[in-house]
Amino acid sequence: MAWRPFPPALTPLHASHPHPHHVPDLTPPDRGRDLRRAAADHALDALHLPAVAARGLARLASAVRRRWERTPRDRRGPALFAVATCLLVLWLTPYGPLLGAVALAGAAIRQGRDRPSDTAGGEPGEAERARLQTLYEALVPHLSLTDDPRPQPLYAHDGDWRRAFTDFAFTEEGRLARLRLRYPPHFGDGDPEARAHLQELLCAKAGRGREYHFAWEEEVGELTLTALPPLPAGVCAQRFVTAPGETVLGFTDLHTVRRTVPVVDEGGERRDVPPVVWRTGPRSTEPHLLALGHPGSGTTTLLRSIALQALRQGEVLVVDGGGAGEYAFLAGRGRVAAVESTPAGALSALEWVVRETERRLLAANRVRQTGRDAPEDVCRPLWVLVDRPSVLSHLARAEGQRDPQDLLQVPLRYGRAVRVTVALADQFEGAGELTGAVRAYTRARVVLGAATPQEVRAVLGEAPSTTPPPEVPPGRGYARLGSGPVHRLQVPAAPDPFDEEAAEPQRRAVLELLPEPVAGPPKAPARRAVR
Ligand SMILES: Nc1ncnc2c1ncn2[C@@H]1O[C@H](COP(=O)(O)OP(=O)(O)OP(=O)(O)O)[C@@H](O)[C@H]1O
Repeated sequence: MAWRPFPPALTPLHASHPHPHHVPDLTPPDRGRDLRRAAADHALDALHLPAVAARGLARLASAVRRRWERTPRDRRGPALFAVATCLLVLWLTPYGPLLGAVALAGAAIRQGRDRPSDTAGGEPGEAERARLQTLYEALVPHLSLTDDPRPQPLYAHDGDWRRAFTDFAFTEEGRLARLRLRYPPHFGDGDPEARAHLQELLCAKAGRGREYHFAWEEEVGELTLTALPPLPAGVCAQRFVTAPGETVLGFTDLHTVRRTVPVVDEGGERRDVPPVVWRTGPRSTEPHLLALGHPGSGTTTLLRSIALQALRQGEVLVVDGGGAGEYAFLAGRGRVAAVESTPAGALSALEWVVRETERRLLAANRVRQTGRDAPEDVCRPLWVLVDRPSVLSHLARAEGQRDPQDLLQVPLRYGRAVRVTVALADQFEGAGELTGAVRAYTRARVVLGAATPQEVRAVLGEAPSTTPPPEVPPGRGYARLGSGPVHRLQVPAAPDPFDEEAAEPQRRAVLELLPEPVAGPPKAPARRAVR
């Protein structure tokens, strides 16, 4: 698509110099006019440097702002302190302020010069202008009115993208990294379908194969698209640095959480990654969790990862409705209360959980009346992990037994106060079998795998503000804690250590996290089909 020239108001200052190949003027010379032109040229030359410096300062300021926004909140204090120390040292050094001012002016002039590929939202190069123009023209049919009464609508076939796009940035490779655009008041930004349609169009034009975040600002009628880097992958189960009562569900975007945790990735490299941390216990507002996904999306792995972290804090009881022995490696280990996979076993294990929750409640109540501290067996966390409860319910019905999910009501309703936490995982197809108590009391939610935005919204209560990944690796999805934001999520790898098809270092990493066996090592189950 042809690039349209700058409108006169935005023509760069230096473009007003006479063209070197202009047609010679044969009319008699007008001395006064020549003098005026020379004076104007000199004035423009004199203004050029300050203009470049001002542009550079603006670019530096916006780079600092972006850096600040990307800095995790827990690092902002130390960063501010370091900057303030540097400024103080500069101030106390002889000629320091002068040298600082000269360095700043130099940096501003360097930044302010026109660059072929601008990544700071200033003057774009020709390729970038062409991309922006293409994007603008693609938006025109969706954001323009056929008989727009306004003399200069924001979006029109002969319109100018500079009025519509208020900020943009490109990557080193020339791909769009960020775009902030204004949309006209008649656009229905409250209509999810209209939003989704516009987002889809922008994704297609900004380049497929990446994920994008969309931020709608209805008050000012602006939309910001940001290309997201891939989530941290290649992190295996390990001892995460967390406080008591905190569980790392997975990793997310740096700008959406307040902290990072140090991890060692598969290559043995140490790095800091932003975690989605789920807090449980008496103060938690989302003390129980439900994860849903399509088959093979990684919900069992998520429960295993939770179990490995929970074992550091307290006792774990597993009810495996899948029945494929994917938790058998936990059997016989210290602090593992039970691993059950039959309906009868599930019923007796969950009956024990009900009695244990009630015992703890009564004990905690008595202790509160006497004013003493609760004993260890009342405040030690107990984790109840239930995989595929829908299968258990189905089997129990078939055998004419009580639905094991009914027994979850007590720990779900009253467990929080006595540190009894329930985490469930199931497939979307089984979601209809989940009881009202499970739906009502699991306020920490996870969706894994290639779920549609409708499926994500049905589970999390809100659609993600990011587009789906082009390819969904196992353990990729979204998490929402209570009424908080929807986070992109990558669950750490935590394979079944008895699964011979899993990578050896990952299996070893899981085994290293297990407590010592209490009565001899558990026997590996017979080789089972890998699902
Ligand atoms: N976070 C992850 N990182 C790496 N690999 C993963 C991750 N999650 C799952 N996988 C791999 O994907 C495969 C399926 O995982 P998992 O058994 O957890 O899925 P699922 O949702 O429970 O499916 P199903 O219900 O069919 O068992 C396994 O081979 C597992 O190792």
